[in-house]
Amino acid sequence: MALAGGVRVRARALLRAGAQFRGPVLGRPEPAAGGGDGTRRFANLRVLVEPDPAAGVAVMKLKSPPVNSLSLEFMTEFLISLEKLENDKAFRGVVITSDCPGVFSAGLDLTELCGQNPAHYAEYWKAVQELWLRLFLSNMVLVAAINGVCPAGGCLMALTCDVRVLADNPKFVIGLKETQLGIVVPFWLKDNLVNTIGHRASEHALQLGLLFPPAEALQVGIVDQVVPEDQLQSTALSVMARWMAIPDHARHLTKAMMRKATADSLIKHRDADIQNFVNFISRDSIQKTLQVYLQKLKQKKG
Ligand SMILES: CCCCCCC/C=C/C(=O)SCCNC(=O)CCNC(=O)[C@H](O)C(C)(C)COP(=O)(O)OP(=O)(O)OC[C@H]1O[C@@H](n2cnc3c(N)ncnc32)[C@H](O)[C@@H]1OP(=O)(O)O
Repeated sequence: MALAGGVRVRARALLRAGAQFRGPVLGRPEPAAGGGDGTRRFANLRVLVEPDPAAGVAVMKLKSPPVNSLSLEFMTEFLISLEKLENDKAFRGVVITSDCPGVFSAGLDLTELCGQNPAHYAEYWKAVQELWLRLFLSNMVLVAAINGVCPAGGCLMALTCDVRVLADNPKFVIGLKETQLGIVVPFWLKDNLVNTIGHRASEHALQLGLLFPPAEALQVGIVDQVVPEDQLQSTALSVMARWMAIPDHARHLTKAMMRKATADSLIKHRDADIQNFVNFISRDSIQKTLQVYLQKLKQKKG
């Protein structure tokens, strides 16, 4: 699946503006490059990709400090990196993790949702849809190595993965807390959660806006494994090795079959979903709630 029009235009604009790829572009054979360590490490500004072509695996590290919030720039750069890996036959699996200590991703970038105009909200939501669709329908095996707090849009990214491994730290909560902010998750994210933890558990999790600490996250099934923090990366790679042992074609056709109906329900109603988001987020009451919340976050330190 190619990047959707708006996101592609933005991706091109970003590239023209000089998103910095250190090392070769994947898919074009070039000599080994990177930090002199013989790897084909490359990065744009907000995503660091550490490829291991011999294993067929790349590690994507989210590095948009302070909290990896899903700004338009971040999502665009993430999608560019993902597409490069997707188009390179050398890569069959991706581990997604964070380079920001203690935070996997803080979710949607609240500054993108406050005080902007409807055209901006529409562009933003289209990028969120695209991020979810591209991850959810990826042919590659995706393993989330969750090494920090993972609320809302952070959880959205993790839920698209085939496997979620969470580091065992009581601060590393995961879940869809949207109702706590007075917002409603989109139907396709609700479906993604229901597919993962079942209907009844989703009803509770979504209505209460629950954020699960590790033991509860494992119990409800929103993550597949909880491991000591220092074993997260090695566990994610050994989980990956197990999935990579399955013939690729059969595995990804099976994945596509399992996920098609959920993805199609968004693909068929994409424009209506954007319009619904724009109407909702533009309401005065929602704007006020989000602004107060953002202010509270900013005042926390003071
Ligand atoms: C139909 C419409 C509905 C659609 C819904 C779709 C589903 C998704 C929804 C969302 O994702 S909404 C966003 C939900 N996310 C949150 O509520 C998380 C908010 N952040 C936090 O709780 C904390 O920041 C943290 C992630 C636990 C990290 O805490 P820490 O103490 O390490 O950092 P802070 O000092 O709190 O933050 C640093 C810095 O970052 C800013 N910031 C934090 N989160 C966001 C964010 N989501 N968007 C934008 N900016 C964020 C925070 O204000 C601080 O800024 P400065 O003070 O440094 O300027």
